[in-house]
Amino acid sequence: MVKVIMHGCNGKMGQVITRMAASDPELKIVAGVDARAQALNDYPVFGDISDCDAEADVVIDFSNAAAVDHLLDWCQEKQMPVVLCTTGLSEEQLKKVEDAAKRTAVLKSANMSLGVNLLMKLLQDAAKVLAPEGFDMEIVERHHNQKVDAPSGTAIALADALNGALEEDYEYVYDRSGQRKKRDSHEIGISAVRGGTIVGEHEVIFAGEDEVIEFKHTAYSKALFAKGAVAAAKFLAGKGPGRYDMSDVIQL
Ligand SMILES: NC(=O)C1=CN([C@@H]2O[C@H](COP(=O)(O)OP(=O)(O)OC[C@H]3O[C@@H](n4cnc5c(N)ncnc54)[C@H](O)[C@@H]3O)[C@@H](O)[C@H]2O)C=CC1
Ligand SMILES: O=C(O)C1=N[C@H](C(=O)O)C[C@H](O)C1
Repeated sequence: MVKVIMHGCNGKMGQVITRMAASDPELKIVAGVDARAQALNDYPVFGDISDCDAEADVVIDFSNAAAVDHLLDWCQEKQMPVVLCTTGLSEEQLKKVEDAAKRTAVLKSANMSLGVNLLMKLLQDAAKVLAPEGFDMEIVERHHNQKVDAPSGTAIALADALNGALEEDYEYVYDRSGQRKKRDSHEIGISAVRGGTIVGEHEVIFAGEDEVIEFKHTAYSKALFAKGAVAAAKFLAGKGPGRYDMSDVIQL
């Protein structure tokens, strides 16, 4: 039985995972942490991770970028493995993730779904063929109107996957409104759409001369992220210090 602290337990993802865990005999949420006090759960909830005295094997985090520094400090100090799913982290915070992984197990992934993690692999093959042939690469992501970070962590991870497969470095361009010049060939455009209850869509467009190839992932519910996070928590429990990602959990 894997014992979990759910960080951000009263949020949208925290509640989907709470419901999923209730019918999983291999995993139990022993405590939750949330800045918002709400009696939603049948486990104890703390306002701050420092007050949490539950005995646990792993933390699952779906909270807010502003909460991540404190969480990483606590996980390092307790040598508590952490599945870090919160997006919108700054460069400084990304460095802190690497530092924390020297003292405890950290699995960070902007998208816990099988589909997006497979897509990253497929895109690398496509980019290796298409970018040297002059195809322009653009990413469009769409999310619900409650999302606070833009572009999505997944869009950045997809761009990083493209960049990582290519010989030369590509610059990310988020906004062309202030520009009066043609697109540079060595850029990856990233655009964000926000509206309604869209769970999450990511489109990667390779636009060449007289032909366009598009890859698209659509999430129809948040359950697919929860399923990935639960699998990641089971994988990470008991692991030593190190930096892990979903490719360690999912066979691709
Ligand atoms: N990696 C992935 O597959 C996915 C990542 N996400 C990311 O997860 C994060 C949360 O998403 P949602 O659940 O939709 O957001 P949400 O806003 O519904 O929930 C976040 C929860 O965190 C709580 N929180 C804020 N500050 C806190 C603190 N200092 N300590 C503890 N709890 C705190 C809030 O009170 C709230 O209940 C976002 O960054 C989102 O982008 C969301 C879905 C999938
Ligand atoms: O905030 C969300 O909802 C999501 N956030 C993640 C991201 O920023 O990539 C993953 C998913 O698309 C849903």
